[in-house]
Amino acid sequence: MTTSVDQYNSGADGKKPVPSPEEYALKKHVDFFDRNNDGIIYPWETYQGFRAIGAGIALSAFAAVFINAGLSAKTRLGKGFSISLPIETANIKFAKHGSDSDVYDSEGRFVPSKFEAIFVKHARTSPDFLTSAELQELLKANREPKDYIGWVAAWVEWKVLYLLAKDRTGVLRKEAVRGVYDGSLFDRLEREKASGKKKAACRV
Ligand code: HEM
Ligand SMILES: [Ca+2]
Repeated sequence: MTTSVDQYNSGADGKKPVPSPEEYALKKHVDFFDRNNDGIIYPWETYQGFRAIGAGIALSAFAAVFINAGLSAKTRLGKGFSISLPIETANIKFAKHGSDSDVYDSEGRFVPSKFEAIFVKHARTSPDFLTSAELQELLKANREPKDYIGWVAAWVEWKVLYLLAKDRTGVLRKEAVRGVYDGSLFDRLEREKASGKKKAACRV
């Protein structure tokens, strides 16, 4: 009898593959922005996703251009540049950059020990959150020499996260950071914004 990996990785009906929570963490991170669930994120979807979680018009427009222009070709595997800047979510692992926290491995899976390491190393005020200054230290510590693109990408990711997800006391809570890695934070922020709980997360 032959057994395939697919057999072990099947759902109750024996057909649908069931990804483990860790397996496609990076895909989940970006799926929120695929507003019509067709596997492709166009700039207008990045814009709408940012608006939905409380970002202002300027930041959302900047993100739509910066993210889609930066990542589109990397996810199109040999198809090259397209003027409509589509990001193919199935290939999002190819959009990884350097100078990050390594919490996503090369396959886009969530690595719990690297996540914990962020807080062991940098959460000095309290193990439950990062202050703005501690975040700055994390960014500096993650920098690989001369990886300027990675420095900018990581800076934007973490600063935008801080801007949108800091709590009332101005700190970035561990659970918020955990939620960014599987995208659940984005769903929460969208719900909060829709219910009027969170008014202006950011005016930019
Ligand atoms: C408000 C929206 C977003 C925030 C706050 C955010 C924040 C982050 C953070 C904090 C990381 C982890 C970096 C690290 O581990 O050091 C990350 C990783 C990543 N994000 Fe986002 N992100 C957002 C939207 C997006 C969008 C729209 C895309 C693409 C469609 C995207 C693509 C990625 C990729 C590819 C990585 C992996 C980087 C790597 O491991 O090298 N993100 N993001
Ligand atoms: Ca889409």
